[in-house]
Amino acid sequence: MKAAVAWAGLRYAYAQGPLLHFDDFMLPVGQHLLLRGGSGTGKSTLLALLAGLLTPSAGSLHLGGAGLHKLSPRQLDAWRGANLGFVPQRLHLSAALSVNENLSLPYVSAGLKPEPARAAELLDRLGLSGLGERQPHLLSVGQAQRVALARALMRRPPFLLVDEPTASLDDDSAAQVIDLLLQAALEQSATLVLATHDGRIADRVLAAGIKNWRELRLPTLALSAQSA
Ligand SMILES: Nc1ncnc2c1ncn2[C@@H]1O[C@H](COP(=O)(O)OP(=O)(O)OP(=O)(O)O)[C@@H](O)[C@H]1O
Repeated sequence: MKAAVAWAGLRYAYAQGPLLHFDDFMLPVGQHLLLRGGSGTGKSTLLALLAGLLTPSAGSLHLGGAGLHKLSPRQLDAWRGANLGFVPQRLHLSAALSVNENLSLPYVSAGLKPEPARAAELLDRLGLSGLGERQPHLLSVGQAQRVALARALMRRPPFLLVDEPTASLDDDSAAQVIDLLLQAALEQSATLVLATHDGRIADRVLAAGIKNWRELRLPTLALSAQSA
């Protein structure tokens, strides 16, 4: 079976923190992953490894055909730009740029021509029409979260990694965000990896009748894993 995402022997040691072990895992092409687990179990760390933002201390990590553990920083940058939409838990919108300028960044940083029509479409679908000229500091937390999601979707990446996408959202906005993620994944044939402890996400995913989801629950850290 072809893997969309797979890791083996994967470990990450924080310099001043725990050594995290991740049990071997394989997500077949065509499936999505709901990454669950209590606070501190390593969901954000695993997403950062999958995004190539952290380098594994040991083990292998594949997304599609790419072995991320083998890529140089420059190769990783190029791979990320072409393949990944990543929405981290702490958002990184550029404060000096408007919403529209933030949405054109994935193109500009890759030397491509921006697609304002795509930006307008995504803002509309996320209930943010009319906010394109705003600076991020004039947005609510929930609005900024949706802008970060729109930015991740701009270039229709084949992999979408999203960390707690609904943490600051009310029920209606959370439903809107989850539905957009599901639609985008379907339209783009993208693999979705969602890390969350928000039960609303699992409920919505199930309510949407999506069968091709795998759930991975990270175990609470064992005491032996606490030393680096
Ligand atoms: N920069 C860091 N330095 C040292 N330890 C860290 C660092 N970041 C995270 N940790 C530790 O690594 C473990 C996993 O953290 P991580 O943020 O991946 O968990 P999480 O499951 O995403 O938690 P949450 O749901 O609260 O966001 C925790 O024990 C945390 O304290």
